[in-house]
Amino acid sequence: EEQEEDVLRELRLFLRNITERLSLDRRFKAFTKPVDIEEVPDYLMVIKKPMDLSTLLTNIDEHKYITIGEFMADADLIWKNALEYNPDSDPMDRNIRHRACALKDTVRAIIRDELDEDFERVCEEIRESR
Ligand SMILES: CC(=O)c1nc(NC(=O)[C@H]2CNCCN2)sc1-c1cc(O)cc(O)c1
Repeated sequence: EEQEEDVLRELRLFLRNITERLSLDRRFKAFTKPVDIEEVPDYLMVIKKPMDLSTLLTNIDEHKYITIGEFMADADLIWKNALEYNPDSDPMDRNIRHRACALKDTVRAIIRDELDEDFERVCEEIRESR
């Protein structure tokens, strides 16, 4: 009902705010757009579920996420994919891995500091009711 739509609208605003703040952070530039297959032609052979910050925003606008947990699962794909695709001692690999770990920690710190657990519980009740 209307109250549920109010809650989900507030969730989308919260998720857009997080995603836009991450997109502005220069450390995460490599994660802002889908990986360019011309640049890394073997990427889709290694990474089965690509994800990036612009795709997160599109998903939010398409009402894909009803809980924080669903958003986190896709946000986690970004840094997990980067660790998987960059396992070597190559300086480029190490650089991307550092940024991936920074992304992981930054998302978790924002959620811990800024998400009200009662709000998340209401979102999970809406998810269970559908
Ligand atoms: C996002 C990501 O995981 C990524 N990984 C890369 N790794 C490499 O190039 C390593 C792989 N091992 C051998 C030495 N090269 S480049 C790259 C990337 C960075 C961008 O700014 C845009 C983009 O589309 C992709």
